[in-house]
Amino acid sequence: MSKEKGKVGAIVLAGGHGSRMKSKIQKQYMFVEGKPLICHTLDAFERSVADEVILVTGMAEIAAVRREIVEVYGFEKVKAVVAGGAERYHSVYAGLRALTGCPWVLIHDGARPLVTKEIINRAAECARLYDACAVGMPVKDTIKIADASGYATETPDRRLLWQIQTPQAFSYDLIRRAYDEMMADERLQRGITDDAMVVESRTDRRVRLIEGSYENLKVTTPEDLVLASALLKARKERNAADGRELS
Ligand SMILES: Nc1ccn([C@@H]2O[C@H](COP(=O)(O)OP(=O)(O)OP(=O)(O)O)[C@@H](O)[C@H]2O)c(=O)n1
Ligand SMILES: C[C@](O)(CO)[C@H](O)COP(=O)(O)O
Repeated sequence: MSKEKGKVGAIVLAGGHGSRMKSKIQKQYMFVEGKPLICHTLDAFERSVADEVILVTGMAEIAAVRREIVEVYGFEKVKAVVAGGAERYHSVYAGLRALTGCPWVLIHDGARPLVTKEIINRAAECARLYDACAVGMPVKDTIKIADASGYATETPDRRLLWQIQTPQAFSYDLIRRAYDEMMADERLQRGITDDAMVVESRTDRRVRLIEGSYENLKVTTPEDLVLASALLKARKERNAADGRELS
């Protein structure tokens, strides 16, 4: 089969500690709209073009996640639950090493439960066209660069600024090569906050940006949980009124 038509793998990250959420239960396992937050995320991947999913969690949670998330909620596309690492990029790398036979890969924060199958499918399509793609939205606020003392030093042109989300989608060979190079040298890992940055810094490929949705927020701090619950509820009600399935 040609690479263009080959399988799409997804790495869903749920290996973080959620320190900014300041809760006893890790945010990805907190109940939101009737089920653990991570289940909303996995639901979208089950309905999407992704052929298989590698779920990355903390080492200590692997058995419970297999039993209480994958089996109980019947996620058929989840092919493996693997242990992540200390930083997000360690977890992505664990996912990349576990994924085989997929020339295309989607990388997604489990903590973005409002992702839809449409966004996932568009990201995968974009990767097939451009090899590297990140979902985001144009920023709505004015952004300032500040110095260490808290004084504004610059106001970048807002028309050029995007807030970046996930999924981010890539040719497997490209992202794997970029990660292999970065993981071989700790100095190259400093300041890495997304996967597009790894491609930008380690290859000469450009990352194509496409619009996701302002709803596709990352649940990071307690107020995000309130917003995510309200948005998931509203979506459920909208879909029920339209007689549609969730997207
Ligand atoms: N070592 C890590 C760190 C993060 N993540 C995952 O990457 C996503 C984005 O990270 P973030 O929201 O910042 O999660 P946490 O690292 O859990 O949060 P915090 O930074 O507040 O501790 C989340 O789905 C998180 O579970 C991961 O798999 N492994
Ligand atoms: C990848 C990401 O979601 C893009 O916005 C984000 O950078 C991850 O954030 P983290 O807090 O550094 O894990």
